[in-house]
Amino acid sequence: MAEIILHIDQLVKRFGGLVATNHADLKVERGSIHALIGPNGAGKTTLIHQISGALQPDEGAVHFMGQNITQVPMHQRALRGLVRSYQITSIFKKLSVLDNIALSVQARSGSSMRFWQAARSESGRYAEAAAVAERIGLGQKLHTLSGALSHGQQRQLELGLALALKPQLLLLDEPMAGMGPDESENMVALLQSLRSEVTILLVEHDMDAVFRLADRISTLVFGKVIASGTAQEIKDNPEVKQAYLGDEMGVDAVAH
Ligand SMILES: Nc1ncnc2c1ncn2[C@@H]1O[C@H](COP(=O)(O)OP(=O)(O)OP(=O)(O)O)[C@@H](O)[C@H]1O
Repeated sequence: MAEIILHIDQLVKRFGGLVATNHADLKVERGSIHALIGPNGAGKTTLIHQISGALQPDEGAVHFMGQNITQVPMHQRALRGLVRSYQITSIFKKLSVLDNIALSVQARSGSSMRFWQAARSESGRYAEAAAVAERIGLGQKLHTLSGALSHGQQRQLELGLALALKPQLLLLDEPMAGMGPDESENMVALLQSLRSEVTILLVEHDMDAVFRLADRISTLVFGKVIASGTAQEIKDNPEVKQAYLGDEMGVDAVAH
């Protein structure tokens, strides 16, 4: 069995009387694309927040690469390689694509503090940023102002900002949101191309994209993971079907 890079162990998060995360268990294997699905309000975002460190759980533990990181603050999780896309830097619209990515490279290396190395590190940083831009399909847009990019390209850039942090595990919350069919197709291809480099935990409502991308899918219902398995296992699972009945995002809609 592959290494478990992320282990969510009996996590509980309450908002007043509402149990948004209810003894959730989840294991993500290194090298996989793992999707987290569930009906609206199931608690997907709340769970992602607890994994990234934006929210503290009331009970349970988050283990990352064999270490209990439940008390580790968000920025330190990112430095350890657990990166939520868009968590550290959001796009600076008035800066170029290259400058945006270079800032993210700098955030990882902390080179702003090492000003005596500035001249040398600057060229390295920009070379690395250009390589990331190429990687995300924006190699022809290095000097374009980020605000002038299309919506889909801005989402690609957001992904680039996360990749520049050299993550081991990338958390993506609805990367296809607001995209047209062509842009979604590009993003699916981009995520496919990343599978050999980084483990991905993905929350996504676009079931077609989920079924095409995910090696494993976990289904969250009322804050609890009710099933984990391959796309086919999830499509065939009666509890999952039941949970989606009446939901317009129903797995049945794409299962046939
Ligand atoms: N800060 C908060 N305070 C109170 N209740 C919250 C808070 N954040 C989320 N909730 C509630 O927790 C539940 C889970 O919400 P969450 O946003 O995690 O679900 P989700 O699965 O991501 O939903 P969606 O698919 O619609 O984005 C919902 O009932 C929501 O109203």
